[in-house]
Amino acid sequence: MSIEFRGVSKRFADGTLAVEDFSLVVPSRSITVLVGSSGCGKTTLLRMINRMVEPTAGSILIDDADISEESPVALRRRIGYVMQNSGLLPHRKVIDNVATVPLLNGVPKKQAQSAALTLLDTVGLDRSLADRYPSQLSGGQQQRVGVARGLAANPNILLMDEPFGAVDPIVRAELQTETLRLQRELDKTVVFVTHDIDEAFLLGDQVVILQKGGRIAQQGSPAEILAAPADDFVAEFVGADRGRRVLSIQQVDGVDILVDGDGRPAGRLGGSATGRRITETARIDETKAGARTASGAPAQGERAS
Ligand SMILES: Nc1ncnc2c1ncn2[C@@H]1O[C@H](COP(=O)(O)OP(=O)(O)OP(=O)(O)O)[C@@H](O)[C@H]1O
Repeated sequence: MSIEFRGVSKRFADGTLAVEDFSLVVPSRSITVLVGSSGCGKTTLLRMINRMVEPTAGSILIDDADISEESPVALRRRIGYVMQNSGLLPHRKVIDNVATVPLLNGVPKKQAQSAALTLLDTVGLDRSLADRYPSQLSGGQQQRVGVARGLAANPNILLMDEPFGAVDPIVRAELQTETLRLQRELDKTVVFVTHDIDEAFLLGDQVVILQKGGRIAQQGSPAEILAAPADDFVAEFVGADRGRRVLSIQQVDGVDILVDGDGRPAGRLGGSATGRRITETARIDETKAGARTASGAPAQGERAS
């Protein structure tokens, strides 16, 4: 399912203009990442997709249908939402947290619980955790439950708001890889919010770099942005000017991942749900210090093992 923002603005009651005249097409069955620093309007944009926040101007369409004509409750039940700190209900067991939305949708309890167990498998959690309460899980496990809950109604669209912001870097890397695997397996349209450009490049088929007011500084594939940052702001944001983009390729779970000189994920090659395969040729520059920096994805011949 594709999502389209058409000239969307949001002014909150206190006068704050969080988003101004924002237009974007989120292609079906791929991951679009909204990335930008704090307060630039990412969460507001995400929440307008499921009508948790109502735009003050413009429209949002899902598969060409204006969402303002659909009831917010019905919309929210068919769009998965995963938030930071998992948003789990503390007094409900894991299995009941996962089954919440299907139960609200009228699925019989036994069926919803059996589906919830299958979802624990899907997100890589042992079924023995089903009867625990959220506080009895690690942060990473809680986030996985949050993802399982977001997927429970089998939505075509999954909104993820800084879902891995609160976990340590190692668990975070695991969860990022799992997200890529899930996207390949389940073929959802994912809109992912983060302030971390490395996470954005790793996960995004389309990356949208935002400035205050939801202004788009640049949008494109990770390779396109790395190859040609639109301006100094983008260049600084992606680190291109700091010479830290020494790119090489590592294989993770069958996916070619671009990693930078510090070993951090910097993007993804091929294997996306849209079948996109990045073939742009990298321009490998020699910096004054002698370090190699790439301003784009390495060419085929540059592939490291
Ligand atoms: N309910 C609200 N009332 C008034 N202003 C709000 C409200 N919610 C958000 N804002 C303001 O709108 C702007 C955008 O907020 P938003 O939460 O969308 O940013 P963000 O990019 O997601 O930030 P962060 O990364 O810190 O979560 C900010 O200036 C914020 O203070």
